[in-house]
Amino acid sequence: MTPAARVQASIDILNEILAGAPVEKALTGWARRSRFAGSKDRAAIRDHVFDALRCKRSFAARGGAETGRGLMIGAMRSSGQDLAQYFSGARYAPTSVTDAEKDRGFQTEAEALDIPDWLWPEFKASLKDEANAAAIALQGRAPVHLRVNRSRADPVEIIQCLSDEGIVVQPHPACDTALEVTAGARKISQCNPYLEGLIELQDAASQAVTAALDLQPGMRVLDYCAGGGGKALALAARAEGVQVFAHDINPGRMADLPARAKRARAEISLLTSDQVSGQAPFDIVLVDAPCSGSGSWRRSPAGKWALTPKRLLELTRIQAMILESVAPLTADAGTIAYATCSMLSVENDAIVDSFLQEHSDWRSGFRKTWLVSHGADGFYSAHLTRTWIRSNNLKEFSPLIY
Ligand SMILES: C[S@@+](CC[C@H](N)C(=O)[O-])C[C@H]1O[C@@H](n2cnc3c(N)ncnc32)[C@H](O)[C@@H]1O
Repeated sequence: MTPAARVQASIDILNEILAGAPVEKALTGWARRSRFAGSKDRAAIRDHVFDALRCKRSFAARGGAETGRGLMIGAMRSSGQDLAQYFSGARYAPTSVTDAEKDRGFQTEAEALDIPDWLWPEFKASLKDEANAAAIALQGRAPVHLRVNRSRADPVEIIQCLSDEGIVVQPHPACDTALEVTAGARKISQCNPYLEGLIELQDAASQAVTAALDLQPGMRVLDYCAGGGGKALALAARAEGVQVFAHDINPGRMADLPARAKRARAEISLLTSDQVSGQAPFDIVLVDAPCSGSGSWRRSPAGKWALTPKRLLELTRIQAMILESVAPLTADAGTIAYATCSMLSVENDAIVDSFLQEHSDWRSGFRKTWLVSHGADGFYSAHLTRTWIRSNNLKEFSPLIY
């Protein structure tokens, strides 16, 4: 396909998405109908579509309309490309740009930064001096990060093995298991270290959330919102003699976890909601809570535009409710590690502070926000520890002496 034909294909796919089709469905549907397209065409079109979705507001302003065509005109103008080269009217290319398709400029700061107007005050209040940098980071592509399975591999050796297969990586400062891929990312799923379970695709900040936990042999650790199990696998790879359990309210989300654990040679026990309390207490309960995903909107840009004030409020209620339900599962002097892939205070410190206000027998220690403008996804984590231990009579409580 010519570069211009790829732009036309992106316009068609974006129109489907703007009409309500899920992003992946629109992309795979187009690929199925377009057998002539090669893998490079599909990758280039995917990049166009995701770039346009990340910058939907600003591209629409610069392209004169919130349509597939408007977004692609805005994309070309924003990156300083020669519009006539793509919008040429040649066979399979989009028709020439008309005088009506003007760059109308930005009306608000939020529009220029691709954040919904209603969210911008909350975003600024949460991120303060970093708000603009974080919004700009969310307009760009996410880096590709790998986690080295340190129970089986050494990062220095992995860097060499990957290099032998044409994949260039460098250590990431977020934690000692994290590598950033700088070339050859598309080869990862077929390379030997990946097939042998020595590396996993995982964002560096997501790795740092589990790396911040003080795991000791003999501990029982529950990943309560395990989803695909990325964090459960990272926990299992970190310390020998730690028993890792995984639970999700939607067990279907953990469907791939047994195969991933087998590949990593990790032992993870899957628990249904009915089984969790029977296995309690746990020394650490990791709550990687459902959230707005504001820290990972580069990867899932549709989420940025789908979020509403009502949904954000609903999410904060779910987060608070999940913290309530895991407190009784945690051992005396055990830890709840609350985490979100969000940078919004309402989903982070506000949830933790409100839990602490309601539960005088808990206190918080470690708290950290990873910002998307610092080279990984945006993340938050806080460790909550019970400060009272139950005596033999479960109704009596006695303070833990520090
Ligand atoms: C942010 S995702 C987890 C991602 C996962 N930890 C990872 O690293 O790949 C949140 C998960 O929480 C689950 N969830 C939502 N409400 C829940 C609840 N009340 N109890 C347990 N899990 C819940 C969702 O099904 C979803 O899989």
